Amino acid sequence: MPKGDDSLDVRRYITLALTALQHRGQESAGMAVYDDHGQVAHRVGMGKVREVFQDSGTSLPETYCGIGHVRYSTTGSSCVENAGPFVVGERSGQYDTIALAHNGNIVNGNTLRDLFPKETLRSTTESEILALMLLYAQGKTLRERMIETFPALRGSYSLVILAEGKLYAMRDPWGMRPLCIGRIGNSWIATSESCALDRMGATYIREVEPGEFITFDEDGMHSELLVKAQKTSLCVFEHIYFSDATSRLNDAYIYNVREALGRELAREHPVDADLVVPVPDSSIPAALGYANASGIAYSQAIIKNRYSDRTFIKPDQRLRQLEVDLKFNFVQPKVEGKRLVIVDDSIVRGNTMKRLVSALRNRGVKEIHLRSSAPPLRHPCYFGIDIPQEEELIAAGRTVQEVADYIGVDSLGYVSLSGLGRAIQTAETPNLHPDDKEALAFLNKEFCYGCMEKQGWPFDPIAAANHGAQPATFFPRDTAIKGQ
Ligand SMILES: O=P(O)(O)OC[C@H]1O[C@H](OP(=O)(O)OP(=O)(O)O)[C@H](O)[C@@H]1O
Ligand SMILES: NC(=O)CC[C@H](N)C(=O)O
Ligand code: SF4
Ligand SMILES: [Mg+2]
Repeated sequence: MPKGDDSLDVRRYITLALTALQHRGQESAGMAVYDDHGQVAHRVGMGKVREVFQDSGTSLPETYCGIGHVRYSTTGSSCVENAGPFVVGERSGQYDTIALAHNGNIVNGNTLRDLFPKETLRSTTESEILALMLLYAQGKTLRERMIETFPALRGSYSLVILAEGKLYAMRDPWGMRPLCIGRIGNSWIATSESCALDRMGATYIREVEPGEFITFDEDGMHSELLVKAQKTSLCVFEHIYFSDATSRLNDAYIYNVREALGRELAREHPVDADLVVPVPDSSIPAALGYANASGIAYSQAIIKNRYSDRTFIKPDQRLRQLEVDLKFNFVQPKVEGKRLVIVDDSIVRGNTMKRLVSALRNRGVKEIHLRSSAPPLRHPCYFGIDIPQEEELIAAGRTVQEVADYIGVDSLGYVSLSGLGRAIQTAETPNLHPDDKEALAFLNKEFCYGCMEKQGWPFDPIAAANHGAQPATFFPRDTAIKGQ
């Protein structure tokens, strides 16, 4: 989302950035830009960035500033009406148009939905509700409207917004979803992950702080800390699985964290075996870490079909299972008669493991020792990752041995919570040697890990779901509805 440099074709840069972020959402892609007159033009479509923006966005007007979004649905179904960015207020006249791209999940979205008459809503996402709240809040500037809006919000939101001819970025008070800033020439960029900056040839500057509100205009970047929660709660699953291995979060590179997780796993759950094998893609650095620490040879005995998608972020169970079936192939001599340590970053519904274990058994594997670089996932996520209700979670209500028996492996080991904390802490500061207590305290101070242990949530999401807002704060209802 560059701004301020005429030599850049912003539309092409946004397309590049969205391609780099494709692993965060595969369902739809969209872009919104200012045209010559300061009006917002936008286009969204179902599918991958390559499919939606075959023309690199050049059917949209040339522009100095724009935003883009790839969607992984966590609220509302996977359909074009729910594709971001959301543009609201185009027809209002008395309100500025707002275009908003949202990563996260507003826990009380359904309660806030009641602020708006059904017929005024075009989608079933809370991202649209958020855009409408900003549109109708009473303040004159977007900054004032944000100050009125955010106290009503419970949940995760990393936002980029077009309004008043400017670009804005904001991160929720807990910093649950990532958002960082970069520069290219005289232009500024705010993006979910630094891998998008790399793809654009931009320089990483820093993270947007939790609760920070940033304005980018012709005078540059202006930052303001609007709010700060008692503690930070960055989603630890970003480190484990969600983010790209080349990205950095604060001072830690994701790749290094995953490698350190593999070393922790080797220390906590050693085993005699012939080969260490990753479940591609996301667990590759962890498997390398395990192999290096254990001295067992590393092998890519399981090969991912290069055209297959991420399976976990597919919107329904049938699609997830179909994709797993298409995803893997095997190098027979590396499997047959071998004792394998299979490393995956996480075991959620068990779709991947159930299919993989039976495929490996069919190919004559001797022993399967499964190692997970996430601790057992026993609770749902309400904050933007589709970790479902407990009934669907393979580790919920089962002991580790019961999970091992259920999946059909010879042994199973999960990294501990303290091992997880230590892996991140030592990737950030390599000369630290935190003990278990210090590593747990670090995890608890900096991260959300609520899907692993309920006390890891920043607040109780079930209670927060009912948190409401004063309708009067957001709009004089009659005017707003007429306007829209
Ligand atoms: O237990 P499950 O419900 O199957 O979910 C966990 C699996 O899904 C993810 O991989 P995914 O295929 O999404 O992407 P990847 O190629 O980046 O590893 C994750 O890395 C695990 O392999
Ligand atoms: N992955 C996301 O950030 C999803 C945003 C929003 N909750 C949606 O479902 O569209
Ligand atoms: S509950 Fe788990 S997946 Fe959800 S935000 Fe917290 S750590 Fe991330
Ligand atoms: Mg995987």
